[in-house]
Amino acid sequence: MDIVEIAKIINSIFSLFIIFETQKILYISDELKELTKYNFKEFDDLHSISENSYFTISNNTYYLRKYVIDKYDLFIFEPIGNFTDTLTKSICLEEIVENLYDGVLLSDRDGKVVIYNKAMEELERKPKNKMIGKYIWDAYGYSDKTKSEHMQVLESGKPIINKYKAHAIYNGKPVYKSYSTYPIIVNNETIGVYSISKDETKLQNLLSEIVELKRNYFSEDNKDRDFFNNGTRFTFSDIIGSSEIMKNLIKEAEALSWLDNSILIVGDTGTGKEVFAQSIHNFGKRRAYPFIGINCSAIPENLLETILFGSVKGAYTGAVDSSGLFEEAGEGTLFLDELNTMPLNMQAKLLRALQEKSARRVGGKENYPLKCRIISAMNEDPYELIESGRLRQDLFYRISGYNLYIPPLIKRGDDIFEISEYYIKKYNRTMNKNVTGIEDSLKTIMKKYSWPGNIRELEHFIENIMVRTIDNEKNLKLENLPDYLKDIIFESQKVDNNSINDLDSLLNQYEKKIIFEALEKNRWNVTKTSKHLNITRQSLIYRMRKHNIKR
Ligand SMILES: Nc1ncnc2c1ncn2[C@@H]1O[C@H](COP(=O)(O)OP(=O)(O)OP(=O)(O)O)[C@@H](O)[C@H]1O
Repeated sequence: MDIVEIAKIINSIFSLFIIFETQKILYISDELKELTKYNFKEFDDLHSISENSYFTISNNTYYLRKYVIDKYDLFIFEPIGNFTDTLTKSICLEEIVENLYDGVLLSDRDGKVVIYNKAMEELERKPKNKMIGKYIWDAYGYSDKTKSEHMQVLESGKPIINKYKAHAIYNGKPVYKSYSTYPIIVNNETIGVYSISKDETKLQNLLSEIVELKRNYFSEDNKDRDFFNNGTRFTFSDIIGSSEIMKNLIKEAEALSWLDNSILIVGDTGTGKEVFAQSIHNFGKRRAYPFIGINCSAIPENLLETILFGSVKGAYTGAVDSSGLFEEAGEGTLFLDELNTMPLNMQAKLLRALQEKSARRVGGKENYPLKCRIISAMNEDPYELIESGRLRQDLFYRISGYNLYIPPLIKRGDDIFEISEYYIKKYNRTMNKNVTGIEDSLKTIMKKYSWPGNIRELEHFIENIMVRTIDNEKNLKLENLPDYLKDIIFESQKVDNNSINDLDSLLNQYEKKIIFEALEKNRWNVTKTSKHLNITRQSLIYRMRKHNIKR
């Protein structure tokens, strides 16, 4: 077969190709001739190309494959779409990177941030303009640039794969991410470093919930275990705080421990609602039975019913015979955390079970009796929830035999430093440090900050400064606060002065004053005062607790 015959065969598969014989054009496909408008000078550079690469003909770039067959050089041109010039392509790539679900951060060989995409902004709660162009160690508040993983990868040329950390706080709760950091190596030189981060917060919350549930699952024969083996970690003696408000609250909770009524604990996120629920369980007569806690907000809506009530094999695709948490709790306590997030139809099912004191597994035919005590918790005002239609009033009455209101950290005076001391000791042990106190300027800031995430946020705060505190430093210092925490704290203190927050606190003061005056007028008779104010008795008691109003 001569080369023309071969060319014809090639032509049945590829339309753009050229064959050289020792640098002389031997054959050009008709389409390639058309494309170059018979200007074969365009191919002069082809001889110098030794392997596959890109090649531009009449302003369009093609992917060029080179094959050497005996004395012939065959070049096949593959069109690669119409975004062929590098500029258009890089614009497209930037657009793609910007819209990825994963966070992308690219720094150049000097350690300056070049790309910080939208997903990254959302994940780290930092605006792009505070990152781009900054040195990465400054952007993340490292005093020493070698602490930045990007710099470590730049230095070593080796990727750091699958790291995991909690790195910010949003609404008082930590945000978790997993990330990997890779070098970009061109001609044996690292010219940049990029990392890809995934938001793992939802998954982490779900996992913690599963771990917690697993921990709480018990076999039948452990009724006489000691109470620390009942799914709890806390007793009243673990609750730190000598403020009057906390001492009274603990006394009140201790008294409730011995009763059988359901309890509703209300308080902001991280105030210690679960700590109280466990302590109540351990102080009362049910302590030999399990304490089962479930966070209603972490469980997907369609799983909640099966998790609470159990399921029977065949009830739905994939259903297995499984007991629900009501059964697992037995004669112990079922703690329903963040009940305010429970969907209304599920609230109706829960109410029915509580009214009938019995429940049925999903797909089951028989009811089983409910013997456990219910302690629920909410981080929103139940009366507002009822008003806005997010909490069924009848369910509220069922679960709130007693109400406990846990005050936010800012209302507990110097408890904040007592609790800080506890966490300093804890992290001294785990980080092998020797911190004994907190410097005054930091204390002032801590006292002024509103702590929306309460104790949980305080722990995260102490941990973050401790990480940055050098080994022989005795005091926690303001300068060791990571930038993102500085931002959050200083921003919030700015906001504290703005009118919206002022309005909130004014309304609160006003409410307190009206209630106090009404109580005085009605000689502190709660029933009469509630009628006078046209609210329910329970609503009045709740508000008296919230504002710490006492005779
Ligand atoms: N008074 C306290 N003394 C010591 N540690 C506390 C105290 N209150 C809370 N904690 C700690 O704070 C963390 C958060 O507490 P907990 O989970 O009980 O809060 P919560 O109000 O139930 O939060 P959420 O509404 O987010 O579920 C716990 O890890 C606990 O160790």
